[in-house]
Amino acid sequence: MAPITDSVNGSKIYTPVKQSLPEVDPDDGYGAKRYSYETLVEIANFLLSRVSIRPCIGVICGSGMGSYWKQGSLAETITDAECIPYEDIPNFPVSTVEGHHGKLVFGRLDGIPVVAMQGRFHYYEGYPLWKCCLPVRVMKLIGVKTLIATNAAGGLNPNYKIGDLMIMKDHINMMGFAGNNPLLGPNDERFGPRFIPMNKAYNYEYRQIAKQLAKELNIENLVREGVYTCLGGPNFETVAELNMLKMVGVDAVGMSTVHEVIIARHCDMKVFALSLITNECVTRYDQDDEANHEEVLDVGRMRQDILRKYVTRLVAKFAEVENY
Ligand SMILES: O=P(O)(O)O[C@@H]1C[C@H](O)[C@@H](CO)O1
Ligand SMILES: Nc1nc2[nH]cnc2c(=O)[nH]1
Repeated sequence: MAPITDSVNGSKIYTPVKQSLPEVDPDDGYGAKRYSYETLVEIANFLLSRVSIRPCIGVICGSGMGSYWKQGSLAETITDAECIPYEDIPNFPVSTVEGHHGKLVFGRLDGIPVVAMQGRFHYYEGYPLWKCCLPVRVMKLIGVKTLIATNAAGGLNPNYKIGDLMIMKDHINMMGFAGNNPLLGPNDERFGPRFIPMNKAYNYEYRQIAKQLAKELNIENLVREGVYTCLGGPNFETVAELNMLKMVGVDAVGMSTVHEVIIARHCDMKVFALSLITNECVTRYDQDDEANHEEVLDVGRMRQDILRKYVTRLVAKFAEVENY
C-alpha cells in the first residue's frame, strides 16, 4: 500500500499495513469466544429433542416475576409444562440472581405454545452482553417469532407509582453509548444484517392491544407507557445519574431488556416489553429511601396475579393477530 504523505511538505506520515478481519472473533473481551451459529443450532436442537411443544411466543420473566411459574401456580398458568433447568442445557449460562430460578418452561398459555425463561442473565453477573442475549437467539432458532420481555425497574417519571406497569414504547441504550452492544463483533448474516433500524423496536400494534386489554381488565389506572433505560448494574443509581436520565426523557431504569430487544430485532422477532415499577427512584438528596432488591422481589410478588393474568391474555391476543 502507498504510504500516506503530508500534502504540504510531502514527508511520509505512515505506511498503512494491509489488514484482513479475522475469520472468527478471537476473543469477546472476556477471554471467551463468541458462540458460533452452529453452537446455537446445537442448543436449539437439544431443546427440541427434549420437549414436544413448538413455541411461537417467548416470555422473559423479570426479577421476582418468575416466581409465579413455580410449582402450584405454574400448573394453573402454563399447561402441559415441560421444564429444563439451565444447567442441563449444554453451553447455556446459569442464573445467579435471587428471583431468577434458572429454568426454561415450555408449555401453553391460554392454549398458545410458549417458552418462558424463568430467570434471565444480566451483564452484572459477569456475562458479556452477547451471552446475556443468547437465549433470545436460541428462541428464534426453535421457532419463536414474538418476544415478550418483562423486567423490574425503578420509576423515574414522578407520576409513576410502585406497582404500576409500564409498556415500553422505546429505550435509551446507555450501555451502547459507552461502546457496549450485544451485536459487537463479526456479524453472522444467518441471524440478521449488520446494521439494523431501532425506531420501530417496540411493536406498535402490540402496544395498542396491551392498552386496550388494560381497559378490559380494569387495570387501566396501573398501566403506563414510557421509555426505559438499562444501566449495567449491579449498583442502583446515584441521585445525579437519575436526574440526568430524567432530563433526557427516561421514565424507568433497570438492568436488562435493552440488549435482549436489540438481539430480537436483529433476528426479526416482534417485540413487546413491560416494566413493573418496583421502586420510586430517589432523585433528591434530602430523601431517606434507598433502593434494594428485597423491595423489588416483594413488589413482584404483590403484582404476580395481575401480571400473570395480563401476560397470559396478551399472549392469546398476540397469537390471534399473528395467526399463530
Ligand atoms: O431482570 P430484571 O431486569 O427484572 O431485574 C432488575 C434489575 C436487577 O437485576 C434487579 C434489581 O433489583 O431487578
Ligand atoms: N437500575 C435499576 N434497576 C432496577 N430494578 C428495579 N429497580 C431498579 C432501579 O431503581 N434501578
